[in-house]
Amino acid sequence: MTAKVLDGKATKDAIFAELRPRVAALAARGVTPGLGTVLVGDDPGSHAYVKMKHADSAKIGVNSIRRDLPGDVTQDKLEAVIDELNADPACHGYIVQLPLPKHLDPGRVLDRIAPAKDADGLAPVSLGRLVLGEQGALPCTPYGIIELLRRHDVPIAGAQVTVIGRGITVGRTLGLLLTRRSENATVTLCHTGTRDLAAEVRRADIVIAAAGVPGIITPDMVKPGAAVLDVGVSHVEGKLTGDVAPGVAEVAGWLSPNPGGVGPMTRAMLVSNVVEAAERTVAG
Ligand SMILES: Nc1nc2c(c(=O)[nH]1)N[C@@H](CN(C=O)c1ccc(C(=O)N[C@@H](CCC(=O)O)C(=O)O)cc1)CN2
Repeated sequence: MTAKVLDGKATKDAIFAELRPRVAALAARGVTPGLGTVLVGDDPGSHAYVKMKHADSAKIGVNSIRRDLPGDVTQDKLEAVIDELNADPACHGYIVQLPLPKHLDPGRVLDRIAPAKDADGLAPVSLGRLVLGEQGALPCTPYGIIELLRRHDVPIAGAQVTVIGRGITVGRTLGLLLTRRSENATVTLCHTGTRDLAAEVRRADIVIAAAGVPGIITPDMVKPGAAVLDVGVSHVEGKLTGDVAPGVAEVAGWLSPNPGGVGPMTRAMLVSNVVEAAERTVAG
């Protein structure tokens, strides 16, 4: 078997094609959606991600508001920037790029984001809404994973899904999304305390690998025909390396490349969240 490719770049382009008329409809009402980013320090990966987010926004006519702060910024100064974006009517949604330097408290920062402007869906109010099944911005990577599966007709309802990684940006929130009534999947969330990872992966119809351990998912662990999504990001000898080992494409039914799979989908859903936030400001 050679797996079908879950192409995140092409799917992002399809989502952007759907967003463009919505942005035009907003423009007709005098509104240009604005995406804000708050970036602290000089981590090259974070800089690259933020740059890509603004390049994506420009492609569909979303304005960029960038706040780049030095790595030694104080908690108070960072929170003042959050307050400024909360008050800025041109900024419909914004994100604080994670991770933050160690001396800063990410919980306090996320808690300060106005819920209506939480474009990442990672602030406590948004996470609470997700748990309660209420409307709100969805975290971009899990949201992107579900869109990638849905748009490639990978069956989700009733599927056995094994998620590896319990971080808030991917694994834990993905578990919440997939177990909603609208998705109806059965989820096993694996982590460093999981006794037999191979067994948990072997029985899965869908495997989401977000461990950040290069090549942790090997071909012998994958059920033939399963969908395997590689979300892991590691750098081996300077090269981006995912969690999925070579040879899995020969066993899986679907496979997301890395790069080019879930990463672009994360960016697509961020822009989508911002357009939706802008639409909410003119609704009613
Ligand atoms: N505030 C947030 N911080 C972080 C998030 C997040 O969702 N919100 N997720 C990750 C990083 N991330 C978004 O910020 C992200 C990661 C990767 C990509 C991406 O498109 N990757 C490309 C490859 C790029 C490369 O070559 O390095 C791909 O997969 O094709 C986008 C966004 C942690 N922080």
